[in-house]
Amino acid sequence: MSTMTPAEIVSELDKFIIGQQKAKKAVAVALRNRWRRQQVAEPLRQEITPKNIMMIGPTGVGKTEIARRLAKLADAPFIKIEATKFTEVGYVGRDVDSIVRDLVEISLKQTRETEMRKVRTQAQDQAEDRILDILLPSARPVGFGSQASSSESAEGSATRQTFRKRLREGQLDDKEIELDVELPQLGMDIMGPPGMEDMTEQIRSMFANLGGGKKTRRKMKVKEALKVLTDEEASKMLNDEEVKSKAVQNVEQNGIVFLDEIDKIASRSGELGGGGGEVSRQGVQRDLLPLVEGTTINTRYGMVKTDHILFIASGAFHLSKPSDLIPELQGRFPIRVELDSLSVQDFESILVATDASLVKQYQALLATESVELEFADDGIRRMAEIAYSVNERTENIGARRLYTVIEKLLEDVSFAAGNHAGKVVRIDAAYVDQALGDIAQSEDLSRYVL
Ligand SMILES: Nc1ncnc2c1ncn2[C@@H]1O[C@H](COP(=O)(O)OP(=O)(O)OP(=O)(O)O)[C@@H](O)[C@H]1O
Repeated sequence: MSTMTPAEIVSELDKFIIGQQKAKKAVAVALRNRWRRQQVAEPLRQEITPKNIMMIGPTGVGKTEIARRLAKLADAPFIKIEATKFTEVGYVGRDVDSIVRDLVEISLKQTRETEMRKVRTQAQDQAEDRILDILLPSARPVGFGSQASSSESAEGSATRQTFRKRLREGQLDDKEIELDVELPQLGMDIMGPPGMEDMTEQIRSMFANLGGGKKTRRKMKVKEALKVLTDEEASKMLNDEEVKSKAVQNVEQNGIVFLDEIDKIASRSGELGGGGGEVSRQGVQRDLLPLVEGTTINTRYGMVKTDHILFIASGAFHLSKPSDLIPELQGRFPIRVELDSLSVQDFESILVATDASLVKQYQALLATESVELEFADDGIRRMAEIAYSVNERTENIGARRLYTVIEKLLEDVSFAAGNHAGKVVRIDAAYVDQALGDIAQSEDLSRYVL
């Protein structure tokens, strides 16, 4: 569990998200409250439920990004779900409980990776041993029941030492060897009939147990073999039951569910009740309520209590208001934060100032082909202005517009990077105007191209 203070959390989020201080503060407090709750003694601890958050703001201004980065900081299992998914016409089958089931799957993968990292060094040693056994069948270390004489074994172990050194130095990387590797587990998903999720889960777990543990002989280079065998050895060292129970616990104590488009399942202001859509939207709210209030869901890995999962709902609320949600659900999202629309200046910062900004990404990509991209300040400004004005004139998709703008701008350089190798490509306002000016001027063109 993260022990960061709210100020530390906000400063971490600042590295990736421009502005939106109110939302950052709200999620930072929510995360800190989880830690605080853990410090409270039982039975009071059980009584403290998360203060779920509702983020209100237009599309593409960083709502999902804030939640996702928060989850990453806290190493928390995270899932994003569109609430409208459950209202789609003809949508039968997967119920809202599947949100929790999917979250547990995500948590399992995450927990497994964390646990694998812990045993990695030990697993690497074992993998090396297995490769040395293949490379030097006669120099196997003297083990239980071995008949080798002591002089033979001394000689063998010296050779083994030499080979181990060469292996570690990468000298044997390209040598081909043949080895037995475990077949991966069957990766199929089983769709069950609607309303029979529990039975489907049982069938899935029956199949999940098939196929594992079988071996097949494969040829590969030592370098790849080391990787495959390290994974195999690491996974042998893990206790599956322990991993499962940790994964479930992680969901219960740390899980974050991001419910997007919550506004679209609210009643539309002004719409007279009784329509089919209305019924279905209210139905989804009623279905979601127990999850948010706290219930127990049966999953493949055991029962999961949702009481302490943090829910972050998000929506633009253009056509409806939070007060159009059913009262019980409103009460479960007591923290409301509004996110601001992004300005030209924000766009400029998003392009250059974040840790993994778009500009840095493109510079790194093209540097691999010895092309140096240099962005002048006026070039950045012009890109931001174009993105902003296209958003205003066509559809406002927020910072997502920057992706299409920069992609189009660098289309030619990206395509012919080979011709620019060793050169500096300077992107200034004139360059941007020349590449994008015509498109940005024409509403029709920008609709299709940007
Ligand atoms: N304030 C911001 N700072 C940095 N990057 C941002 C910001 N706002 C948006 N972005 C970038 O734009 C993209 C879209 O943002 P995000 O997914 O957070 O949108 P959203 O507000 O959740 O909208 P929607 O509700 O439509 O999903 C992301 O890749 C994100 O990195």
